[in-house]
Amino acid sequence: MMRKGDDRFRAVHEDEPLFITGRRTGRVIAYRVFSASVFFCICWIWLYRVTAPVEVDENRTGLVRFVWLVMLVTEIWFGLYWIVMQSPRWNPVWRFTFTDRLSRRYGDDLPRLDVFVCTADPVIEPPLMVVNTVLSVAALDYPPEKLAVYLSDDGGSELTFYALAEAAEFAKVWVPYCKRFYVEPRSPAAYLSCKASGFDSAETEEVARLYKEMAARIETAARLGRIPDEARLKYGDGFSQWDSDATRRNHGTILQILVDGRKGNTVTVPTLVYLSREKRPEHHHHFKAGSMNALIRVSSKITCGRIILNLDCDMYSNNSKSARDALCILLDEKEGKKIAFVQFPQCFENLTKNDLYASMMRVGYDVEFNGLDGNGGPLYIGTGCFHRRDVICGRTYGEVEVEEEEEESEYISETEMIKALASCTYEENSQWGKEMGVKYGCPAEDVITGLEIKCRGWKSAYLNPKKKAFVGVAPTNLHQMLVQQRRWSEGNFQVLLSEYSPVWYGQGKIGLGLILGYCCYCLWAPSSVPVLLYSVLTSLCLLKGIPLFPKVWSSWWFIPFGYVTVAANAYSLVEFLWCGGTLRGWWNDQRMWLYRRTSSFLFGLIDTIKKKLGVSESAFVITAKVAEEEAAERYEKEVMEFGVESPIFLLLGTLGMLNLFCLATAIMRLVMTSREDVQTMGLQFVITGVLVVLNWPLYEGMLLRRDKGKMPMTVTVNSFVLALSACTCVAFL
Ligand SMILES: O=c1ccn([C@@H]2O[C@H](COP(=O)(O)OP(=O)(O)O[C@H]3O[C@H](CO)[C@@H](O)[C@H](O)[C@H]3O)[C@@H](O)[C@H]2O)c(=O)[nH]1
Ligand SMILES: [Mn+2]
Repeated sequence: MMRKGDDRFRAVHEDEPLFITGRRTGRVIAYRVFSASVFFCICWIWLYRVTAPVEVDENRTGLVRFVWLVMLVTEIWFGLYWIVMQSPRWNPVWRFTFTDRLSRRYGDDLPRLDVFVCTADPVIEPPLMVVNTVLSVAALDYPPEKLAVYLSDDGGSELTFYALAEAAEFAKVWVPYCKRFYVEPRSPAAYLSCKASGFDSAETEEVARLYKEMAARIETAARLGRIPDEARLKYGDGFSQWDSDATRRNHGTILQILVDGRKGNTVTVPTLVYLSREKRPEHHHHFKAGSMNALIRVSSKITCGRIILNLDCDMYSNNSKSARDALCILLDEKEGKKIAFVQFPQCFENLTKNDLYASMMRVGYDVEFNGLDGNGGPLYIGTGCFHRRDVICGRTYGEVEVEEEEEESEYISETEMIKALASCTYEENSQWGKEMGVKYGCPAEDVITGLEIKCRGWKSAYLNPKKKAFVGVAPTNLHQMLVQQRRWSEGNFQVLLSEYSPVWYGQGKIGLGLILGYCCYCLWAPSSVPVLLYSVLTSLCLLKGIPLFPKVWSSWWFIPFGYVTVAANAYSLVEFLWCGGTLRGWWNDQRMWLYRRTSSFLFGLIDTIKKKLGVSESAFVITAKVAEEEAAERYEKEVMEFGVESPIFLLLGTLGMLNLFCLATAIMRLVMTSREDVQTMGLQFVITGVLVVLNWPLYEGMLLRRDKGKMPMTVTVNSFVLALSACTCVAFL
């Protein structure tokens, strides 16, 4: 085994980098030319809005002038936002790692790695799924004595603890089995489900049997809501930490080291720790950020890994080499020194072929994140991210790293002492949540934390290997998806308004490219307003017969509108297909683009304003990771799921109906009266028409479907009434 201290060996490979950074110059230049042409036309459109009203003024009332002004403002917004969106396309980079060099240089002498898995609710995050995640990382291709897996349970659930205890037993078989047979992926559920047709060896059969038994025990316990008595006896010192009156919002710290892999290198299973930090109703727990900080402190007294990997409970490791990939970057002697964290994309295993809800964010992860990387590094997105412990705890770039202490006695502290670190009062009058650890007070705690790290001089790196590093569960129904997006848009907008705002605080600390890169996401919430105005105004003016755009074909002014519409959409389609998407997938993506902007982002904006005014507190609505059977079937068939009564749906439904009424009226007028309309109203027909076609699944859900996933009757009726009254008002205005 090669040791770091083996100088003879190091000399040979010293200057071989552990990773390289690639660029695609040709493509980038072509893109820049293209984007300059679009920009030219955008300016042309602005010019039209400013100058054209003068020549066509005669029969315009004050109201039309006002509409025209709104169109000008929204088009200026779209243009500026488009410019912001260019930053992640201007300078993309790709990272390639050399894990073989890493192994040659360091052998098994790798830094300690602590993996933090967060869970919060045993019902919507089933314990069996959580332990599969834990097992998949426990079996990472990493020396077990250097690896530790911590499960933070914000649900404070005995079931989750029981599942983890069972998993700790099973790990003794699973981890050696994975390493011996080079199993991939190392989540037992995922691995065994692709082996379902037949097992290739007696060992596999045995492991499969043990897994099935364990899974059955955990699922039975979850179903009955009861822990078997023998387990209570066996893991007595764990269960005894639950007081009889403990609830998920009111309980003491529960800490149990289920496997202690710290002692020497004879271990086969890494350290496994269960932590449920103290929660009391009178103390704010700061959601995931709070649990991350508790984990940072608790782990510092147990294994104190120099590197921390953060995972959501559904994101299992799909590639056992990912930790080594990340280390190629973090341990690289030259370029790696500047890098604070390595982010992998958030990938999903439960997507349908055409990705109905656009959960994959294909273009985001295959284009934009590479672009951000070229400008200083991707955002920290809360999962699949390798951090340096001291950096997340506040080290500024340039300060010397305190050497890892290998002293055994340092780690072995009293459990009771460690538990105090996870108490509610520990953080009082401290810098935790501010200068130290993950930041509090923002629903996008991850984004703001990553940003602040960068403002301390660090860069980050993005790794997106072919073989997905971590895969999780995407929301399988529209409402959950829109609620998740609402939290994200709210969180990202709050980042912009926070004291760490990329625009104000980031000024001079991070480059302009990265500031703009952050703005792409931070401006989600406010971008809802112009999209909403634009779509509603074009439709309503179509209804009233007020032209808002130049005549099709017969005017010079039409050129920029035509070009921007065609070029922007064609490019977005091509980009989507490049990233491996399908045509329908792109179409679904466009629909979700619209829905997110006209509902989630608007609510995100309202939530932010309310919070700023002090009217409400932000919440963290946890995304469910399981669906009931019928709904799951519909999801498989890519049938859009409505089903719940919600203001989000009321808004979408009203807008959808409004577009439909406007288009129908305009077509009727066209058929009955002059043909001239086609030219003057051409673009409005196109825009409203596209909105109607995009909305097709919505109309189906409101009017045609009978299954449980259709739009609830009350929402349909209310949307209908609202849209009809709006149209009538406007028609008689
Ligand atoms: O009070 C809480 C709430 C949530 N979680 C955990 O946080 C993770 C993310 O929650 P989820 O409901 O799955 O949210 P997503 O929208 O999928 O999460 C993304 O967005 C969040 C910020 O909005 C980040 O925290 C996540 O890491 C990121 O994956 C899950 O493992 C939860 O168990 C907690 O530990 N405590
Ligand atoms: Mn999630």
